[in-house]
Amino acid sequence: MNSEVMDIRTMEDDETPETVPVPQALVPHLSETAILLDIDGTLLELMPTPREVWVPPGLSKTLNGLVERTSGALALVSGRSLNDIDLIFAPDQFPAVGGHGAEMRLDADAEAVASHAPPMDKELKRRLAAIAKLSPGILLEDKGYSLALHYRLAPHAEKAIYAAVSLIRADLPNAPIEVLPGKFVCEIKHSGFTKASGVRELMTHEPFRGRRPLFIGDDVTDETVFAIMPDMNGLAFSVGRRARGVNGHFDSPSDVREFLAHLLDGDTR
Ligand SMILES: O=P(O)(O)OC[C@H]1O[C@H](O[C@H]2O[C@H](CO)[C@@H](O)[C@H](O)[C@H]2O)[C@H](O)[C@@H](O)[C@@H]1O
Ligand SMILES: [Mg+2]
Repeated sequence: MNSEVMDIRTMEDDETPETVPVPQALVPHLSETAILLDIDGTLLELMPTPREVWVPPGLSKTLNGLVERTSGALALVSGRSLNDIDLIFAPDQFPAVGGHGAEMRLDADAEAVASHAPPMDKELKRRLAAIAKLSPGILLEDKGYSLALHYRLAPHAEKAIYAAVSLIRADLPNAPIEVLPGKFVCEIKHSGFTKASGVRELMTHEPFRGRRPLFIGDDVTDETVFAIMPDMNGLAFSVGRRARGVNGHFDSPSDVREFLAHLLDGDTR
């Protein structure tokens, strides 16, 4: 084991954080582990707009190494669409749960998409999209099955956006939709799926089935996955803040990347 393994703080005590050498607990078990990783704010630094994210040097090598060492049991678990995920990580294509559980792909074969949510009702999407006109700087992200209103460049518009979404929802009390708040983003999605439902489904398929999941995420939507990790004897880590029910947390995406590189370096099997 590498003696310089990275320490992360546990959630036990806010005031006097205990440090734990994470690889000591995990490295010997990569052959039994499924590595599940959120993207924005976890693997990659947050940027002013969704298109500006970039994959830092070395991450592709680390992820591909972990794919090999886990016999393929590494997946990205993201709010982004599968299409977007592939553009960001091109030419790599990893197994992935996309759109907060709306889509799932088990392997790099594009034909192997195991599930896909139905498209959002056109009229509903049209009404929601019109909210972007409330202020310059509000960006629309259309994922087909859901719509995200980004206001990182127009933070003053937050209340107006949520109020407008509420009015539309009040007109459609029976529509199977829900509002998912994220980091400077308000996403309106089908209520029938979550990141947790996607991860549960993923974990029933080879090569994930029977492995111990290790999930790292940073946002509200990731809390659904933190909550189900104990059911699978899994491990949960948050990024940037202490989240409820996690085993530990990282300060930043660069710490996560360093941890993953150490996992690979330290694995001897
Ligand atoms: O589940 P994730 O992989 O973390 O994806 C969550 C959302 O990430 C993207 O938006 C966020 O990141 C952008 C780039 O850093 C940032 O500009 C934006 O403010 C963030 O909300 C993505 O655009 C969304 O579709 C994802 O749901
Ligand atoms: Mg995230």
